[in-house]
Amino acid sequence: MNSPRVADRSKLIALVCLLLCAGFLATTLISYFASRDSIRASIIATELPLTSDNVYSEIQKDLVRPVLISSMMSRDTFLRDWVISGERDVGQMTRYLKEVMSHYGAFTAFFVSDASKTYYHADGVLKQILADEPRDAWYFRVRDMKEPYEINVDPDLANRDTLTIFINYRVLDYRNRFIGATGVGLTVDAVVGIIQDYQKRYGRTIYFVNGSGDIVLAGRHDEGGERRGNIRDIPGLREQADAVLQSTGGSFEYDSEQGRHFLNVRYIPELKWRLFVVKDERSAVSGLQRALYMNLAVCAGVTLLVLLLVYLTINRYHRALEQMAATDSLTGLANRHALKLLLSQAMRDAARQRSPMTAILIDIDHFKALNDSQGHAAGDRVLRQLGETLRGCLRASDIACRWGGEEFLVVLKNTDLAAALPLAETLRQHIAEMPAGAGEAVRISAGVVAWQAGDSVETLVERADAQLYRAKQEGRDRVCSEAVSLPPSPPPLDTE
Ligand SMILES: Nc1nc2c(ncn2[C@@H]2O[C@H](COP(=O)(O)OP(=O)(O)OP(=O)(O)O)[C@@H](O)[C@H]2O)c(=O)[nH]1
Repeated sequence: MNSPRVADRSKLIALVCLLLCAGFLATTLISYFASRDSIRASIIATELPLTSDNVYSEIQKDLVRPVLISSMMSRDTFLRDWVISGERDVGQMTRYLKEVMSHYGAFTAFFVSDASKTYYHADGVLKQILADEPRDAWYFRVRDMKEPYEINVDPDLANRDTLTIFINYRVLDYRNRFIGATGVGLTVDAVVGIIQDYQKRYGRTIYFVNGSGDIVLAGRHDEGGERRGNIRDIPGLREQADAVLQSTGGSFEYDSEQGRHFLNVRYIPELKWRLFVVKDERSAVSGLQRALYMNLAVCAGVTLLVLLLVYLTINRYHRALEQMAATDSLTGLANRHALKLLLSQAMRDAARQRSPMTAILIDIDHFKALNDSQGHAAGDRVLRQLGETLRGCLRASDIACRWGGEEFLVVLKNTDLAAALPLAETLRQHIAEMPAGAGEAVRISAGVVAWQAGDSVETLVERADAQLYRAKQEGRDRVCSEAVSLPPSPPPLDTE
């Protein structure tokens, strides 16, 4: 089981970790979502409308101009006069159509007469229009329609069936009777190229949708194919299709498996189509997401570093505190509390190993007098010197502690009484040699006892104290043990 201190330390580290992670996560996510919202707002309010404006102005040039040319052709007096006067000179009509083509850069120019059902184009007569020919259905549709023109995407027979956008204008005589259809054509390839160019330039998906929601013109997908079909088939958009097709312009959002899409719609009255400009949120925020992952990685790194520093700092202070709690600050020896723990352990080891152990309780003689005559600071100095002397005379395995006041307890492991007594005597002599100041030698009395099985810390110290008391009684400056009492060995070491 973990000690309470280890549990406290783990709790503290977990708390720091939690606070750091929560703080970092909160700030990183708040800034990510704020940036994402501002990107979204900028896509909806600025980017897509701007793209739509740009595309629209180019469309004016590329698609609307042909509508105007066709409109002009339908009102052309030469063309109407030529039809009304019986379509006599085919060369005049072909010259006219050729002139329109070359002057305005159209892909094709045509006129179909209602009277003769002849299809004229720039190179001459192409064919006769037949009511039961499916490819001619467009003509009869135009003849019967109410609007002045339509835009139709069809293969062009005059140009090896190249897919072409035709602007089919109704031609009326001066009394508003239908006399034929005229207009120009653009290759779809050219228009798709234009869209492709827009897509590449603006990084968006662009396509045109007619009133029924059919995608009439589009660039290529990222996957390579052309976008086709109806907007009701686009996942996420189908639910809003009616609203989109009724609007003359506006912003829409829809979600699909690929994420969120922002759509700007603009109605182009000349074409009767709607321009769709779509931007995927995923592509817009991919840079932001990379930054988010980088931020999270940096935060994780900083968190780990801070936790490591906290762990090392706690450990250092913990060790220092433990040291302070176990050490006597004046002498640097173990204190009474630490001695009890160390001695208990030593007793268990001695009992298990059946090895001898002895304890020496040391007390400075007439220390009060020394304090009184030389001052408390001198007394402290003597206590410190005594501590150093003990450390110098003992083995690393022995235990020395300041038992209290001017009393010291020494525990000698693997040492019986016979070996301990001479050592105690040596200690007494070394202590007497310490420079105590004012020429006075420091004298000590000591009680030495052997540890006996069944001794507790208290009984062992009590027995040592009894011997110490005996040494004091017998005249101090001596070592007494339960078995023998050693008088100070002559000659005394003080230089008096
Ligand atoms: N300078 C100093 N004196 C201390 C310290 N701890 C205890 N003392 C003093 O040590 C003295 C011990 O005096 P006593 O118990 O009368 O013993 P003693 O004068 O040595 O007499 P005997 O032990 O009978 O030889 C007291 O005056 C305490 O104030 C300490 O940390 N520093």
